[in-house]
Amino acid sequence: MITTDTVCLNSVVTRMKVRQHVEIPLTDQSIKATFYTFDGFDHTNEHLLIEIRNPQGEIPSIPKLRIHSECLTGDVFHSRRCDCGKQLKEAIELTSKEGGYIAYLRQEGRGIGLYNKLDAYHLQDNGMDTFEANLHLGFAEDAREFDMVAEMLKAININEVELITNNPKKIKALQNQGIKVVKRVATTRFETPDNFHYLRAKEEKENHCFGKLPRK
Ligand SMILES: Nc1nc2c(ncn2[C@@H]2O[C@H](COP(=O)(O)OP(=O)(O)OP(=O)(O)O)[C@@H](O)[C@H]2O)c(=O)[nH]1
Ligand SMILES: [Zn+2]
Repeated sequence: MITTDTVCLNSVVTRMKVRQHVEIPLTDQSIKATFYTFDGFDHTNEHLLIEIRNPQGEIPSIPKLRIHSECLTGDVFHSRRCDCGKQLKEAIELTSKEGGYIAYLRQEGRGIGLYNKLDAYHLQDNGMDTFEANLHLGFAEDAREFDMVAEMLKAININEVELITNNPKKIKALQNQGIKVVKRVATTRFETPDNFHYLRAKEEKENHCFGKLPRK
């Protein structure tokens, strides 16, 4: 059984509560992760910082960081409509080799929630792209925030990272909040016939840097 500890790490950010949980073995017994959960932000969602040590049991002075927004359909049920599940697996594998963190943000569906994401999928099945569908539903194209990641990192004394992403907004958000992004590490573009249009929209509208996709 997983028990939870309630060690209060520090009070660098006073409006935020930080709790460190006991170590939890992930999919492979050799990968052990320490879960920090954070609440007390302006919104009610509880965000996670998952610390994954390298085989030597260390976190390097400049750790890898993946900022991953929740995707129930992709992360848990391995949906082929997006690339989230595979990117999460890749991030766990990379951090377990080199040592680092996954910031797992509870902002499902790019911040609009699961119910609305499913509505957006319906609109996409009828011809809109992922961003047009959000706008049609009355939301921003991308309703996520990333500033809290900087606060979470500072709370455990991390000020420099190598960021695993293709999304330039994440780099800017961290840098604007005083976290130095020493290097960007690309995430793999896990293309399937079902996510081709989704990936293309990310590249064309949000400048995700994974090179030009072939036209269908
Ligand atoms: N609203 C909406 N959200 C989606 C859709 N498909 C995936 N998502 C959500 O998008 C988020 C992942 O964002 P992405 O745009 O795929 O990638 P990213 O995190 O910005 O960029 P990378 O760091 O390069 O992976 C998760 O919260 C998913 O639940 C969609 O069609 N509509
Ligand atoms: Zn997804």
